[in-house]
Amino acid sequence: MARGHCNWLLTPSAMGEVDAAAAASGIDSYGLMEKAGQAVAAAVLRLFPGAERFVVLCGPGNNGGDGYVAARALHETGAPVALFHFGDPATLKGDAATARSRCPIEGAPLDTCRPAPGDVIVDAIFGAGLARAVPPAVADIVQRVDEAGLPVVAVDLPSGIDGRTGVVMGAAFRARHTVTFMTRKPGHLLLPGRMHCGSVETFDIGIPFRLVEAKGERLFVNGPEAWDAAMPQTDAAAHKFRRGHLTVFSGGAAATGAARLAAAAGLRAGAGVVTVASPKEAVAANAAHLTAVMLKAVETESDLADYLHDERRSVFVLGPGFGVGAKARAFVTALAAAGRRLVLDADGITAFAEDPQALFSAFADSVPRLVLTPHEGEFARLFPDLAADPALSKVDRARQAAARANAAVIYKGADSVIAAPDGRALINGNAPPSLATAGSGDVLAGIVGGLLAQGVPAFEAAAAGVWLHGDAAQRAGAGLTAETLINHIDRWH
Ligand SMILES: NC(=O)C1=CN([C@@H]2O[C@H](COP(=O)(O)OP(=O)(O)OC[C@H]3O[C@@H](n4cnc5c(N)ncnc54)[C@H](O)[C@@H]3O)[C@@H](O)[C@H]2O)[C@@H](O)CC1
Ligand SMILES: [K+]
Repeated sequence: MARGHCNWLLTPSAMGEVDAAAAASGIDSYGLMEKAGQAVAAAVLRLFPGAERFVVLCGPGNNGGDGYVAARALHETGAPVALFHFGDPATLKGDAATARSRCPIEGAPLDTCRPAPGDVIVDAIFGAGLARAVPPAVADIVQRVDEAGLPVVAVDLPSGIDGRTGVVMGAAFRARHTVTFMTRKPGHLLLPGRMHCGSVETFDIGIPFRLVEAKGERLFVNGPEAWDAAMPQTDAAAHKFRRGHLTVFSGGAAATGAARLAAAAGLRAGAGVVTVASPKEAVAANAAHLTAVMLKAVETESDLADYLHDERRSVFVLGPGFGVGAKARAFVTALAAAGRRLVLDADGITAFAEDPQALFSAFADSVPRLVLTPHEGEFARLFPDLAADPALSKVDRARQAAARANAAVIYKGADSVIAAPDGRALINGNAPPSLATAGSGDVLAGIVGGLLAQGVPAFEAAAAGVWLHGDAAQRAGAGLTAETLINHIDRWH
């Protein structure tokens, strides 16, 4: 794999187009299948040298073709191999038919397969071409292999996982390892697909990368390649206001902690100045806990108008602990009208559930300066039609939401998707499960605010924020709390 390409993602249909383009350019398509199957055999032997039997399950398309190559390659090493086919192998076409004709092992129908202890399963039933829920015979073998607890190595994708959406189509193998080709597919990262893949290996079968790039869909795994160039450069002499001013709105006296978490995270992420803007009744509670972060009473819309007279107060986080209601809507509208940049999180999102269009209109007419950070429930409040459409993947949903809101959208979860109004999208993969803890979302909103304050554009700030959040969580370890998470946020560069 060429350097810098390992974060590329292609949907199965785009990969199919790449395949076709490779064949059209004169590349021998059977040669690609041969390399794919050989790579699978090599992975299986490397991971399970002590297997008593390799059980190769072959489907009716080219995924099955890879399986026939792998079965032959395993057999040629002298290993015991059993082969089972789904569908009538006599109806195989093209490269898959060639692969079968070169495989010396007599296969048997899938429903006669009886997995036994010591078996290692090679799953080559369906890959990129899975088009609907798996048939009963496949659901049945998935269940039997699962119950027997046997290790599975999946070819391209675990059969039953939709490579575009990550959705389980009826039933799907839980692989220990998956060997895919050229690039990963969204279903390797999106849940629940990711949980079915085990470790994922991307093998270069020799398609020139320019053909992959030509079919690229502006979809990548989130990582520094996606946003490094937009990040602030460290300059020890930089005046603190040049590193930007972030303001985080606090909730009332009983709900101040969330804003302080966001503020502290924004400071760690490199904002020059951070202020908590607090209702009067909560000033004392906030004052008791803030040191490096400044504090200012901002109670009413008129207070906010006064506060906005200082143009340096350019970036805001509104939502954590703020409360859902007319005040949130009025503040957001005022910030939008004043040309400010905003991370809208939690209660700030829910406040617009009755009239999302009011939010979208307020930020419609500019370079994106809104970052929305919905989890699944909040996403459904702002974008009910997108959330309810079963044909859309999480990437599709985030992209359409970003375009509608003219915002960078962080559609949160263990598989957070970050999308821009212009169609760029990233799937995040570095968040450990420990990150699902109280206050974690407040910290994320603060990091993104801190990056916006330093002049990072909305999409890059959102993407870098999600990645730095996951990175901090990895270093904070299993018992992390929102407070310890903040202490592990690294300034970039
Ligand atoms: N560049 C690449 O990525 C390459 C891909 N290859 C392999 O080719 C695969 C894609 O091949 P195909 O497009 O033939 O797709 P698949 O082999 O994944 O499946 C397609 C076949 O399954 C049938 N099918 C789909 N869903 C079904 C369901 N629910 N129940 C019953 N039948 C169903 C279809 O009618 C078709 O016959 C990849 O996953 C990969 O393993 C390799 O051969 C090498 C080159
Ligand atoms: K498969």
